Amino acid sequence: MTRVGDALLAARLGADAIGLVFTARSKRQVTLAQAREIVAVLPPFVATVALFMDDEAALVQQVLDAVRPTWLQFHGNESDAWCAQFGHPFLKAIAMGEGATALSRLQAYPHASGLLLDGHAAGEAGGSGRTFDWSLLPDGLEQPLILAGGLHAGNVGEAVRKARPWAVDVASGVESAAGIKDPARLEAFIRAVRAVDAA
Ligand SMILES: O=C(O)c1ccccc1NCC(=O)[C@H](O)[C@H](O)COP(=O)(O)O
Repeated sequence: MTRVGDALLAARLGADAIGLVFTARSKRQVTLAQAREIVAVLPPFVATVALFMDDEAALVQQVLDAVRPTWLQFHGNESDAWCAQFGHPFLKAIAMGEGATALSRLQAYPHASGLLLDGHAAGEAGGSGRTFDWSLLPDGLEQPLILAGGLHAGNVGEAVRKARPWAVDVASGVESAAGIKDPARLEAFIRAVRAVDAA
């Protein structure tokens, strides 16, 4: 989320959480001031997730102090110990599509509250709009899985039925441009997720 109106709409439509990207590698990067403005207007019980990718610890701490997000989320090569140093709950994103390497990383984050399994496109940071093979997901992982990568209203039902994740995450599939949410796509996405829940 980069805009107050988009965040409020997502909350009204029933999103459990909204993401704020702080890494400079993103087309969706927000400033501390933008993030504070968004967080200030969110209704109760909508969680906020602060996203980073191989950033300096000082930036993470600055965001914790100024924005007070519910969760941190790390998208780079950060180790489990590095992510845990802040004493704040975190999610670790794993770029799928790297075969066995990605699968071995699923065991490497015992301190993470959950793992976000993301699509992967060479040279792109995140929010790539790429899916991955959902059948790659192993059974029996202890941590909750958040499914991401190339989801949209047209495929999220199938994705949830196949992967049975704890939650789903979306960026480009509900946007008209990077960081700009499309109200109709956002509504269709949340409806599609709810339709699977109800089935
Ligand atoms: O969205 C970004 O620009 C971004 C940049 C750097 C690191 C992570 C980023 N986003 C991470 C997300 O959690 C996205 O929602 C996720 O990659 C799914 O994106 P999409 O495939 O576009 O739905």
